[in-house]
Amino acid sequence: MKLERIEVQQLQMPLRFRFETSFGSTTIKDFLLISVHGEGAVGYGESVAMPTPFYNEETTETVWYMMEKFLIPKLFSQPIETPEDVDRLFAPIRRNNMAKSALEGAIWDLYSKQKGISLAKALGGTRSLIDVGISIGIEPTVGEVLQRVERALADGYKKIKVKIKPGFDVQVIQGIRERFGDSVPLMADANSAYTMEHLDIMKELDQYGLIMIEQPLAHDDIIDHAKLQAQLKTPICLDESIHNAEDARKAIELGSCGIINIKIGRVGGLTESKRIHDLCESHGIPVWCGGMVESGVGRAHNVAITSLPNFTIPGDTAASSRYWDLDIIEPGVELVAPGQLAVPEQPGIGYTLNQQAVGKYAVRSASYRPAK
Ligand SMILES: O=C(O)CCC(=O)C1=CC=C[C@@H](O)[C@@H]1C(=O)O
Ligand SMILES: [Mg+2]
Repeated sequence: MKLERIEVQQLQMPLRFRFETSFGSTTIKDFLLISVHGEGAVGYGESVAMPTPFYNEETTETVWYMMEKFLIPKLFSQPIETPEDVDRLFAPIRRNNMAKSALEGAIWDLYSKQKGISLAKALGGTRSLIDVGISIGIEPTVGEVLQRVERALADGYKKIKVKIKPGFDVQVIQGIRERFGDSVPLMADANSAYTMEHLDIMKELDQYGLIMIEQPLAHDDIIDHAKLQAQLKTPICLDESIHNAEDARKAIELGSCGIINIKIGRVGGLTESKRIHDLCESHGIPVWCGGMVESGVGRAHNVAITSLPNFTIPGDTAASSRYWDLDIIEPGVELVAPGQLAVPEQPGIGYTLNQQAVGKYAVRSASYRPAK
């Protein structure tokens, strides 16, 4: 694969709603879009790092810095035949997974375009339709969460995830169960807002038939999660604690979780996502694709990875139109049936970049070329 030019653009896209979690809230999606040009094709990737280091340690700025100083020079330093070469090339650099993933994802897209196959196919995907769920943030009142749940159920979303935090937890779940019944596929995501001191709350949540409780304890923990899991019938799902397949192996061995949320950016790219997927499959641990409020580019990558066979639980990849008045891809990622997305068959991510929309949201850009 000949890489001729890499473009990094910082985009700021207004969200259609305020998204609040236990660690903060946002109305503007501030992120980096990567375009890798080679042999007449362009591959696209998205950095899912946020402007602030509260979900993980990376930010829009650290991602840019790591790309410019280390990752892009490495990409230009030696020939690349496949996206797996990129994974090997980046391996000596510690962490900075979202920065690595944005570039690696763009190369996967470029690679599959050059081969004339869909990204899903290049990754080994087997599904042409995927079931998806929706992630509902913390709202000022339980009543407002219930309104959002009602709309999501009307759209047919196959899993309802609600964000919880101490003081806004059992009453939300109880409210949803009372209003919509026990058969709604429901889960809660705590984004590390609890400790073992909150065991009584976890035990209360355990009574509501949740599909899972996501990342209740510390972002860097798998020990207490194992202790907690032993006391709950509801499976624990790990998100923040898993950065690679080795973390997943240790968590599975310890019994820290029954389910793993794979976020491509958090684990450093599609190659590592596949590794975690395969490892979990061999241990009978189901996985699902988490969301990071992606623009259409990241969303398209999520759709492609979700087509792999062990993504048996609907992920957080809701439709573009839920988030954006105008997405940066055409067409947007939209439901083709209640709660279902189609996996594109066209080469690469299978969506075209809307350059006008990119121009509208871009606030900064830079171009990098290999030294002659
Ligand atoms: O709609 C989406 O893209 C999912 C959003 C979502 O749940 C999350 C986005 C970003 C950080 C976290 O709050 C979170 C999650 O932890 O899964
Ligand atoms: Mg989460």
